[in-house]
Amino acid sequence: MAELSNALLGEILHQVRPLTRQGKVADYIPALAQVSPDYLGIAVLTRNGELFQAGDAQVRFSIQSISKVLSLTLAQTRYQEQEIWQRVGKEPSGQPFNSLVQLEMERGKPRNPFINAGALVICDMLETRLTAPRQRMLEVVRQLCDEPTINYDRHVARSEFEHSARNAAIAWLMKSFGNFDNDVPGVLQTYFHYCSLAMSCQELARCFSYLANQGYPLGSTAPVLTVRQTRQINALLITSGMYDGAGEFAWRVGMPAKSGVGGGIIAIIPGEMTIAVWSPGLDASGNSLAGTAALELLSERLGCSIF
Ligand SMILES: NC(=O)CC[C@H](N)C(=O)O
Repeated sequence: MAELSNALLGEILHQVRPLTRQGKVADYIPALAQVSPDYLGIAVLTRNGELFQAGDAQVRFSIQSISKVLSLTLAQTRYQEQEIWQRVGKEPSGQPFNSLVQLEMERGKPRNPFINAGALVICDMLETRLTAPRQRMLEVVRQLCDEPTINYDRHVARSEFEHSARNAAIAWLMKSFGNFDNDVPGVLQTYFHYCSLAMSCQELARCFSYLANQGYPLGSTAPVLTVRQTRQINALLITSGMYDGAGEFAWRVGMPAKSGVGGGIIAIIPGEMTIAVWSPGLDASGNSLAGTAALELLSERLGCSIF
């Protein structure tokens, strides 16, 4: 087995670099379409606080759906378990992240909190219980990363709102089934702001350390989640974090993980480390193509698949 080091991460990036041009950069909004497919970065934070990195690990990018883990975390701190899971399911969808098909057949209850429909319900719940959900999220993320400069990319958020037909359709469909309480455009704005959070691999690896440490952010004595809630999130990440690519990802990489169409992936090895990778080119499921390959190599070299 290899030892974790900056050199090992550099070697892995070197191996996957030819794949960066095989993926397709998200182009549903101009702000993302303009990002160069040549970015490639990785950061690993161990439970002892050691940070390893290679490539563009310090360049900020749009975290997109990785934010769905943060909104669920925030909801878990404000709602009882059954209040959440009566409105959103725990099953993989096997469908693209922005699909409407199942939602109609399943009477407006999204399959899980990591597809768009599920995240929109979670944002609706946050809108109900938080006075300033956008400000609150910023505070949480800044604190988790110990980095006060993290912010929303207003350009991305605005662009998302201008191209919001599909997410609006999802939200209105849920409203028609009685599974959406607040004003649709307002909740969409919150959801798009969360998607627009700009963070680097290094910041993401730190941000999600609580998922590798039983709810405790690295170096903190105050847990953000209970052990039980942390286990639940990691279980959902394995089954649903990579959308309709979740099975293939578990097979190849074997870690709870969440992707975003900005090309980022955050992966957790409970009790050991968090890993963040970034390469903007996506595969057919909307997951980073070279990023997945890098995680697969790392998993093999360290022998750290959880299976
Ligand atoms: N998979 C993703 O990252 C999707 C997020 C994107 N902003 C959307 O709402 O469709």
